[in-house]
Amino acid sequence: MTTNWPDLDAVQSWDAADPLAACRARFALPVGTIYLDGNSLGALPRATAARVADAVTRQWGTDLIASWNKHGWIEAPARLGARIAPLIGASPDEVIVADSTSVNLFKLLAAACAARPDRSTILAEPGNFPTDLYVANGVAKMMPGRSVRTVPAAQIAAAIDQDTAVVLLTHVHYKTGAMLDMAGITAAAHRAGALILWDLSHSAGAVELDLNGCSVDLAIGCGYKYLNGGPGAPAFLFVARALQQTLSSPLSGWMGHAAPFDFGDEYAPAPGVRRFLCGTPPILAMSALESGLDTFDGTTLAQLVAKSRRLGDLLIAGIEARCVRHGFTLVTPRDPLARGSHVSIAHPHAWEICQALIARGVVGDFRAPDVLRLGLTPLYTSFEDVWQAVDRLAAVMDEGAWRDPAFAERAAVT
Ligand SMILES: Cc1ncc(COP(=O)(O)O)c(C=O)c1O
Ligand SMILES: Nc1c(O)cccc1C(=O)C[C@H](N)C(=O)O
Repeated sequence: MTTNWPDLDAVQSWDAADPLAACRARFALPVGTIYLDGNSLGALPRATAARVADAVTRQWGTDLIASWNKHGWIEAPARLGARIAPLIGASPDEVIVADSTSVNLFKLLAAACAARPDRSTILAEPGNFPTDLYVANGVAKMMPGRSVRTVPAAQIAAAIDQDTAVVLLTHVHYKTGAMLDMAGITAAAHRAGALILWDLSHSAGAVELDLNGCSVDLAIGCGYKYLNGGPGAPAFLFVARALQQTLSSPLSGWMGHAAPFDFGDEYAPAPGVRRFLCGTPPILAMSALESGLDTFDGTTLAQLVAKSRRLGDLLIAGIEARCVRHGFTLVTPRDPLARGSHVSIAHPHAWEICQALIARGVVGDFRAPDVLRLGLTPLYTSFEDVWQAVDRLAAVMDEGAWRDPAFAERAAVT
């Protein structure tokens, strides 16, 4: 073993001293599974089943329609948004929970393009998570004279010019785990008079974020990854206070109206971020997301960030000490300030290796064509989880276990 790879005793002592260690008990993690996929679907919080059951049985079942007021259903989008705000460096009145990430992207991107009528380009990164590029192209198609231009992330700041309406970027890349310089790129966009929209799907709840400190205009993100809201959880969106009165939602539904219960024929947008609501909030899904947000109670963003970085350091050290000789290359930047909370490694047989690892109780995921991703959720991933995952990955490789033909079969959802 190299000196970079600690003994199991040492990492167990790190867990014992971890200020977030107690948070793990807030999750119903399956016994015998090391779950390293919270960057795709966060684990189930123990309290969620009862929370959703209460929303169904007592609130919906007994209090029926009175629940909109009595149980604060109507306030859920703003209430949950306010709870996400401290995790992303925003004010409570700048964040709202609604719709899906893709739909929120559509709303904010179309609004931002409309606010820069004399500029034609949406500037984006090639290889971004597909929905971002698909939605950007959809918005461009709807708005005459607009187009999407893709430029590699490293060149994006230099590519922003007087024709750039909006810069659309994902803060932590879904495949590589690379984290972009939010402050620097945002400043470059603003110097050229462009707006910026950040996708925080792989950031919120696990990495350092200071939207207002970076003067970010717009952001969106998922509720089902590090926020633990459950499959298909409602997503969030952020609109900087200074822009809230000037942007309009292209999906001008009644929930974004200034006075929805006046039932007037004329649309008048709500004064703040609420104008980006569209229809009736999905209360059962919101109750699960609220339970997911409860798992952050008593923690600080600084604690989450510090642990995420240490988990990543340990995982990278383990891969380099024990697995690299089997042909893996590290895809994710080694610098903790340049990566998010998952670590990706490439191997020509990444699919089979991922399946062999799952068979040994370590759940990561595969991203085509050759990437094995291992997600680190500071609330429930332990240092021992990472140590054991590396140990099992090394065993899968040392024994050639991934060569079993059973592991070659591809699933529909990866
Ligand atoms: C960067 C990014 N944006 C958006 C999404 C998803 O959008 P939606 O929740 O609308 O499917 C994901 C993952 O699914 C993602 O990784
Ligand atoms: N949203 C997902 C789904 O419905 C099925 C499978 C995976 C997902 C994901 O979230 C993928 C994820 N954003 C990724 O980074 O790959």
